[in-house]
Amino acid sequence: MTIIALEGLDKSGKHTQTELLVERLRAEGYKVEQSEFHRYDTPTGQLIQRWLYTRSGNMPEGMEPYDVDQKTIELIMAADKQAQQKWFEELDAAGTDVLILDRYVGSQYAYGLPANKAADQNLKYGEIHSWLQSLLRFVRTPDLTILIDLPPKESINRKGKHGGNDRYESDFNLLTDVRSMYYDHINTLVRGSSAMVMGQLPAEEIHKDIYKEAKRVLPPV
Ligand SMILES: Nc1ncnc2c1ncn2[C@@H]1O[C@H](COP(=O)(O)OP(=O)(O)OP(=O)(O)O)[C@@H](O)[C@H]1O
Ligand SMILES: Cc1cn([C@H]2C[C@H](O)[C@@H](COP(=O)(O)O)O2)c(=O)[nH]c1=O
Repeated sequence: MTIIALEGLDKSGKHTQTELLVERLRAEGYKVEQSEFHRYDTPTGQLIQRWLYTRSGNMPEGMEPYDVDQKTIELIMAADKQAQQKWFEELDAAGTDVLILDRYVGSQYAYGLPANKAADQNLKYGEIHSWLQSLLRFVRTPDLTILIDLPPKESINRKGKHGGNDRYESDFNLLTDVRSMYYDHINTLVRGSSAMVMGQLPAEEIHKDIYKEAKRVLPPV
C-alpha cells in the first residue's frame, strides 16, 4: 500500500485536494482509502481538539477546555498517530492500493518544532527534533509527502471548516515558523519522497500538480 500525505499550513487546501485525488484515483480503478490527522473521532483526537480550542478565544459552545503543557499534547498527538497503525496494517492486508492522508507525521515536525521551542526556550531545535523522531519511531513513513505551500497571511484569512480559528490557526509568528519547518522537512527527512505545490493556485490547477506527483509513486492499476 502506498501512503500519500498531504501537508501544509492550516486551510492550505489539504481537505479539498484529498477529496479530488481520492475521486480521480478511484475512477481509474485504484482501491483507495483516506483519513486525516488528527483523528477527532477518537479519544486522543478529542483531547487534542479541546486543547487546540482552549486559550484560542474561540471555544465552540458545549466543548470542555483541556489544558496541558506543550510536551504533553505532543505525546498525545504522537499517540493519535500510533493508534492508527493497526488500521493501516488492516488496509494493507485487505489489498488497499493507496491511502491518502490529510496531515500526518510532517505536521508533527513542522508544528511541533516551533511550538515546543516557543513553550520552552531552553530547548534546542535539535533536541526537539530527535525527541519527535523517537516518538514517531514506530509509525509508518509516508511514501510521498506533498506540501501545499501557502503564505501564513492567506492561511489566517481563509475561512475554515471547524468554525473560528484554534490556537495555532491565528498565530502568525507560529505559522511563519511552521512554513519554514515544512521546507526543512521536505528537504531533509523526506527528501527524495516529497514534492511541493503552490497553494495559491486555483484548486483544479493544484489538483493537476498533485495528481502528477501521485502517479510518479503509484504502480499502474
Ligand atoms: N486553491 C484554493 N484557493 C482558494 N481557496 C481555497 C483553495 N482550496 C481551498 N480553499 C478554501 O480554503 C478553505 C480551507 O480549505 P480546506 O478545508 O480544503 O483546507 P485544509 O488545509 O484541509 O484546512 P484545515 O487545515 O483547516 O483542515 C476553504 O474555505 C476552501 O474553500
Ligand atoms: C497532525 C498534527 C497537527 N497539528 C496541528 C496543525 C493544525 O494547526 C491543527 C490541526 O488542525 P486541522 O484543522 O484539523 O488540520 O493541529 C500538530 O501540531 N501536530 C500534528 O501532528
